[in-house]
Amino acid sequence: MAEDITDVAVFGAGSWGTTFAKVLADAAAAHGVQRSIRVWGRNPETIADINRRRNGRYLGDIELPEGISATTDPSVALKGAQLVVFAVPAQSLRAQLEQWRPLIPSDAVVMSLMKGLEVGTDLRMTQVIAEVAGIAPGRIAVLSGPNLAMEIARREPTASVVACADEELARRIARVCTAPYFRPYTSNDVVGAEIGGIVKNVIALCVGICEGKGMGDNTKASVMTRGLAETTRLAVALGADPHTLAGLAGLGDLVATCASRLSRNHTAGTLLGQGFSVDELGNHMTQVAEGIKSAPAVRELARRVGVEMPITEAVVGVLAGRVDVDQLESLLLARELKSEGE
Ligand SMILES: NC(=O)C1=CN([C@@H]2O[C@H](COP(=O)(O)OP(=O)(O)OC[C@H]3O[C@@H](n4cnc5c(N)ncnc54)[C@H](O)[C@@H]3O)[C@@H](O)[C@H]2O)C=CC1
Ligand SMILES: O=C(CO)COP(=O)(O)O
Repeated sequence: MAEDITDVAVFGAGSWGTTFAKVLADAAAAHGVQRSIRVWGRNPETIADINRRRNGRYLGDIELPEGISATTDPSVALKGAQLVVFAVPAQSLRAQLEQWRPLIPSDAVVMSLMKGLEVGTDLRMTQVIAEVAGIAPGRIAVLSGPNLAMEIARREPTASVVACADEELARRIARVCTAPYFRPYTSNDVVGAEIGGIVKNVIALCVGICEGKGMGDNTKASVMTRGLAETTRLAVALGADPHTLAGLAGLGDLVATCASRLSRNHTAGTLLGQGFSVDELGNHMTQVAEGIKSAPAVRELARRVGVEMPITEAVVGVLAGRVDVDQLESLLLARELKSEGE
């Protein structure tokens, strides 16, 4: 089927927004179609750099393909856009979107690349988009999976999931971002795809803490597996299909994030495990680690729907300074014995 989306706006000129713009441009070149991809960012230096086909701050010396332009003006990015992609830090989306809302073409479809839960409302990013921009859920998709930006920017093979309540729209978007190294599957399970991406950041913080404390692979595998169990419990309680959590947007992303030194959440956890405080993290890393802000919101959401999430509870305790990283082990192991399936 011929591609019908030829005009795309990408909001967020950080590592993932820029890399996804590159995926879209590489996909267009591979399919032999013309596509205009306009990246919006707030930092004029980064925007000028992208217009010189680099994003040195986030992607080092990787060259960007033709077909991508960048602007600090949201009206320029949005004019004529058929697909609008959001890749800004989760906690900044609402305020930004309130400004962008009147400029979004009424027939555009939108997609979130973000993996965070809004503090204060416990809303997923697609819910924030629906609420603030007044867009129907059938026009809002989410992309999630084991998608470390730097590896994708280097064109290393990756799979992902485009989820939308209207799976035909998910298929349309998946065609647009299918590049020789990027294979998106489709799903109609938006809740499962988003919860998988949000909670794996919290679990990666815990795995990082274990690593920072010098613990080995048994410990990390145990945290990952039980982390997936609590992620699945929450997702199912919110209406997700458990199979989604066993797939790319659940297990796949959890493995990538918990194993990779490229992950900011894993890195933040490792620093905490080494004894640095939350306030000190900013001295060591500048990029967003969504799990730090989202963890308390995940805990609130879980409590509200009556789901037990002991790893998330423990991570929230560490982040709030109530639990010392040295107490984490006994906290998690001293829980009442129960069946693995519970
Ligand atoms: N980097 C990755 O490998 C992946 C990231 N994601 C998700 O994508 C989202 C964006 O992450 P990254 O691009 O990695 O972050 P980043 O830290 O690389 O870049 C964030 C961008 O947002 C801008 N920004 C910061 N505060 C802002 C604000 N208040 N308003 C508007 N823009 C602001 C920054 O200037 C920067 O351009 C996050 O939700 C993250 O979880 C998802 C998959 C992969
Ligand atoms: O979501 C990601 C990989 O899929 C990126 O993880 P970090 O945000 O921890 O770097």
